[in-house]
Amino acid sequence: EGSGHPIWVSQIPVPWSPEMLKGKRVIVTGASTGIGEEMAYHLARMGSHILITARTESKLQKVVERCRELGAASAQYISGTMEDMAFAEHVVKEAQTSLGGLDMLILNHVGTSYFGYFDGDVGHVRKLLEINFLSYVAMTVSALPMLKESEGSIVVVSSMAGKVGFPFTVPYSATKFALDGFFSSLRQEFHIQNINVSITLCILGFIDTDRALRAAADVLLVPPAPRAECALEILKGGALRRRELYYRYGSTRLPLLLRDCAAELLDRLVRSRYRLDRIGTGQRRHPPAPPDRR
Ligand SMILES: NC(=O)C1=CN([C@@H]2O[C@H](COP(=O)(O)OP(=O)(O)OC[C@H]3O[C@@H](n4cnc5c(N)ncnc54)[C@H](OP(=O)(O)O)[C@@H]3O)[C@@H](O)[C@H]2O)C=CC1
Ligand SMILES: C[C@H](CCC(=O)O)[C@H]1CC[C@H]2[C@@H]3C(=O)C[C@@H]4C[C@H](O)CC[C@]4(C)[C@H]3CC[C@]12C
Repeated sequence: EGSGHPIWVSQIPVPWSPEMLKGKRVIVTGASTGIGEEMAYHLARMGSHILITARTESKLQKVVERCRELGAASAQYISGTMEDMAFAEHVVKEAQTSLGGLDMLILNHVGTSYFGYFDGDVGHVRKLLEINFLSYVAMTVSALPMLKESEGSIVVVSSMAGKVGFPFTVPYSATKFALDGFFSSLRQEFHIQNINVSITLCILGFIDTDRALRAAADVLLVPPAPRAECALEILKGGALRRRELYYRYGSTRLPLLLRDCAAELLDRLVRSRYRLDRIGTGQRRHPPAPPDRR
């Protein structure tokens, strides 16, 4: 499932082309920064209609302006929090109202968490499940009629930490594992019911977004991969209707091959990626934590 490989549709290989996303109506969540922001810029260069969302209006405004400069067919934003399921549904309805439908739903946002030993805060796990998981479910349910109509795609941005137990991201990992369970199961039902909506689960390693670097750069022994390239690979994976996308393939897919035959070896390999002496008991928030983390 590496990038640039052709896929086969009815025995005909389909290679990637940016034209695939030209004129398509796409929602990108969590697009005020990081990988989501980069996906918005790629989509703009490809000539898509883009609807982006996150909480910070001032950043969304700037991203939308840049998307227009880069050639987006149209670009707009809605600001709000994915803690609120009504907001999640509202974003999807906006696609119906202003774009007349939807071709691709890219679920990418993640709420603030911490990088450190699990602190036992059950309320935080619940809140993160709402933001990172339930809002993805709510948006999918709302978008499904439009996606069935367009025979479109759902792209779910997940992590190695949603496939394997990584330390120091316990609440976050729980939300990412939940995404795999929900969307892999839903994909099966789509097949059984002949629903032609693709679901691409994206398994990412360490990426050089501000958030990730701030949280973990000094603790991890692996170099981060570039976010713009990562964003493009996610879009390719979605456009090619891949089942799963691994970025970067060598450091994400290959370790997972050990999971079923040598789980303890994989666990040890994972732990060896961390400078454990730098963790301590203090907690590092991914972005600077807002005062209301609980
Ligand atoms: N970077 C990495 O190393 C890795 C990242 N990933 C995944 O990639 C995706 C993007 O990560 P990355 O780009 O690093 O993250 P960023 O922190 O850069 O972006 C997160 C986005 O989510 C938005 N967001 C945060 N909280 C909320 C909320 N309550 N409601 C709505 N939007 C919210 C943020 O904007 P705002 O604050 O304005 O709301 C921002 O736009 C995530 O799904 C992450 O799990 C996976 C593996 C590794
Ligand atoms: C180091 C891991 C990859 C191993 C490898 O490439 O060999 C990373 C896999 C998952 C990453 C974490 C993640 O998904 C959640 C966080 C995302 C945040 O934005 C901050 C950093 C993360 C803790 C991130 C850290 C690297 C990984 C564990």
